[in-house]
Amino acid sequence: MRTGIATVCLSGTLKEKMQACAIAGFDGIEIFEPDLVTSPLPPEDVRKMAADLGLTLDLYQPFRDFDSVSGDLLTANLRRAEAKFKLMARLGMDTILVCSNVATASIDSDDLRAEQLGQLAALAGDHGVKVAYEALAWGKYVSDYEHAHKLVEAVDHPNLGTCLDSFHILSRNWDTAPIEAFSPDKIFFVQVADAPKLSMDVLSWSRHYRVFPGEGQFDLAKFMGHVVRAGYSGPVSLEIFNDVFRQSDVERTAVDAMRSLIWLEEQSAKWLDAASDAGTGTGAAGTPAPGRRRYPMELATLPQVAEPAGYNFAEVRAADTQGLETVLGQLGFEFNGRHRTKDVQLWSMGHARVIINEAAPADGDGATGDASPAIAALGFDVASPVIAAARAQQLKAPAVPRKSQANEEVFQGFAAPDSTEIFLCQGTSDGTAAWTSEFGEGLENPTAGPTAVIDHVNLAQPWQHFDEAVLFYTSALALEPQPFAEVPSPTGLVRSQVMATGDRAVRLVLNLAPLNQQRKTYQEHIAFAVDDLVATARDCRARGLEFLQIPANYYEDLDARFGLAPDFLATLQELNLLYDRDADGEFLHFYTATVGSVFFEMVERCGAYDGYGAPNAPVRHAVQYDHLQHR
Ligand SMILES: O=C(O)c1ccc(O)c(O)c1
Ligand SMILES: [Mg+2]
Repeated sequence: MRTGIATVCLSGTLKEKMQACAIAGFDGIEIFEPDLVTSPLPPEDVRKMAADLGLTLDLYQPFRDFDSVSGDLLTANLRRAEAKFKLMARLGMDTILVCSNVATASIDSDDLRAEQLGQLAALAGDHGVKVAYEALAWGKYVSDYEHAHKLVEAVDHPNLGTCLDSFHILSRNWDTAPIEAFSPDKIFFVQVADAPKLSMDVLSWSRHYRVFPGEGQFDLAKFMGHVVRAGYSGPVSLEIFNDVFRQSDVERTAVDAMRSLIWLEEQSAKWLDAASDAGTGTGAAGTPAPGRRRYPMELATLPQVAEPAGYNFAEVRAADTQGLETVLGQLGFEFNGRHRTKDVQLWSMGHARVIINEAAPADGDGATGDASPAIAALGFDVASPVIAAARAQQLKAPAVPRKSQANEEVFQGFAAPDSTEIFLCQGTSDGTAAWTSEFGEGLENPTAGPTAVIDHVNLAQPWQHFDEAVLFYTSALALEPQPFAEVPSPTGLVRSQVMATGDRAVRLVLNLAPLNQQRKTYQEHIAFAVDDLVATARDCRARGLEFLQIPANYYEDLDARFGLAPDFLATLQELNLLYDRDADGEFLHFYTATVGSVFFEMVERCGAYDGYGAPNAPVRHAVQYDHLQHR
């Protein structure tokens, strides 16, 4: 698959954008006209720079408001087009995107449109230019890609074809199957964009909320499957208008973009395989099984991984470990000793393992950038750490070296977008971990919570890396994004995105947290699941644990909502427990006070309850905020 990206996706000057695209590994780019117009570089220099960087210049865009106009305007539009065709010759470009008229269309006639597009195609032919006509979802008369393609067919000129843009098609819920019937010679260009499903006018949605494939909710694998089956083999190019990407670090965004295409390529091949297995297609892409037909567009595959089987460990880093040690002990964790060569401690409760890393973080490392306790790493049980690491590497995840001595288990690791280190561990069927023997005297039999596990981990995401993180965990770790929620807090709405495995053995919650202005830290937490939360809470209290104090108003509201038995309600209040219930079951949980930027949660899931006590989250945020104010 030939990869491309429009310069409008990125921040910086045209030169910076082009360099970042080359570094990220793109084959080619679309030049967004304002990027050229505002550039000090003469077109000839842009052409040379692209050649030097190994980038093809695939599409000049956009040419607006051409069709459906009166005669005077048509003359002016053809003159404007010819100027652009001449410019493209200097750039060494041969394809221009013409989008359906939004602003100046005044005559709604397909015959007239075909006539005018025919004149444009003839002029383009004289200049050796191909015109790719794209239906904007908000085009005045042409807003449907099939309509645009009918016009292209009616004109029937070798210099006029269709540009398919997944956003304009999927935002309007148009069926993508008819693409398969398009002649591949008439598909001149393909743009891909994902988006969250929002209800707003489609222009605002398109101009501000597009995201890279895998970061939104469109079925892009199906869209691409139909494109591939049509026989298209040109560039698949990202065109993402997004307010955040346009102001983020250009090289980093370009890598995020590239990852999205690598992932989409794989997903498209999988869609084709599944569709052909289901008998709805004629073959598969990528490396086809014997006898299966190849398509003109070859789709590369990635090392295949199943979703992780569970958390192997969570690692918290702190220069001063005292506070952490105290809380873990009070929660019922056992200290299992120090590592024989590294400055780390192991604490465990049942199968929940927490490593305390005594190495102070490098300046600017981690979510906090300071030496107070912070979640530094997560270990996941995977079937094959090597295969999973190879996949992550091919998805451009930065590898993190982990020093180890002979006879020690080597973890393959890579850095998540928020710089949390992700380690791939060899899982065992009984939930134990071989590496624990590298600590102290080895594991004593835990007395507390023998069945405890890590239930979920909640990581605060810097706002500019949130979408990137969703794609990262989706593509590299095979977690599935769940519908996101928004939780009110005193410092703003907290966007909360659960990433989980199908069996919920791994639940990772990404919070787009407003930065606390006073303490300049994000709060993150690790939650442990136990069988009997009330008994656990009593034990923790007996050991002196400082609970997050829940206001009495909360319990009054709880009673109003659920009509709980008075004894039970009194127990909840006495122990600062939070409660939730839905059609699937019940949820009890409590939080500890915060140490550095980390706190802990204990949960009990009853029945098939699958949530996180979301209705209680605003209470937690408000109490934690209050605490910080008065600390
Ligand atoms: O928002 C726009 O105007 C616009 C322009 C060109 C495109 O290819 C597109 O998809 C949208
Ligand atoms: Mg487009």
